[in-house]
Amino acid sequence: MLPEPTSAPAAGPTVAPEMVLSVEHVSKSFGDNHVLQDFSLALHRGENVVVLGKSGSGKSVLIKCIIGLLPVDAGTVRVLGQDVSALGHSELDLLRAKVGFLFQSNALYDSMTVRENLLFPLRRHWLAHRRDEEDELVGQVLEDVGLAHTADMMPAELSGGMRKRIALARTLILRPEILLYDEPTTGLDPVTAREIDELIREVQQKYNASALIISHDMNCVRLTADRVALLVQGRCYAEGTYQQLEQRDDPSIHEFFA
Ligand SMILES: Nc1ncnc2c1ncn2[C@@H]1O[C@H](COP(=O)(O)OP(=O)(O)OP(=O)(O)O)[C@@H](O)[C@H]1O
Repeated sequence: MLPEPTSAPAAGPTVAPEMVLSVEHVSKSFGDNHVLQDFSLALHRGENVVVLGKSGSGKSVLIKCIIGLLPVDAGTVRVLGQDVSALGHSELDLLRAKVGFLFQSNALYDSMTVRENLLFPLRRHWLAHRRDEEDELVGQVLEDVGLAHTADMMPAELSGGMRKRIALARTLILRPEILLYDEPTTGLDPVTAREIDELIREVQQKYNASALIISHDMNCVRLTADRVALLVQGRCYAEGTYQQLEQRDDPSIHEFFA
């Protein structure tokens, strides 16, 4: 007979979570406007990180540096192991296919049906599929965002929340490893905003995707973030879970949670 264990079994070797995106000591200025100053942040596989900052603090600039739309003045941005500033045009294009970007505006093509909008990224990246495969992909992403019946509708027939879902579906069709959300709940009523927050969580689980979310909607932060990074005066001023930061006495942190 085996002896009863007397203590908890020794823990196995801890495996560090895989980093999918890192911003390392990045600075970015426009003339005398020093927007990012030695800013650092890491995103791990399967994790949702919200960057919280006041209006004009540099959140959009940060996202643009991450996807290579703006060159950094100093520091390094690594996405899926690649140094973004070292990539040429076509390599950057390939990398962007693995990084879904949900714009604040949703940017749907009004003259195309939902189905055509969803197929656009496949065509843009020259990913050819048979008609039945396309139907399956479209059906799958529409189901994932809870809008299975909308393939033949025009964007003008959709509500703001539905447009946001379709924009997300269009990003998901490429099965991105990382999602970048730019103010995903801005302009939505509180109920619809909450549905989008829940959808962000569902996508995280279903696609095992990592997400960097920029927001100043505290409900969105609370509902979607595994970790929050505070962008203050160009730096990552503080990091932690929503609850950890909420309990800090520091006035610069507290003002976000007041
Ligand atoms: N291309 C540019 N040229 C010059 N200045 C810029 C440029 N892009 C952004 N800025 C400046 O960088 C600063 C940060 O802007 P950014 O749009 O990143 O703020 P934000 O945190 O996203 O704000 P909001 O929450 O209001 O969208 C602002 O002072 C803005 O004027």
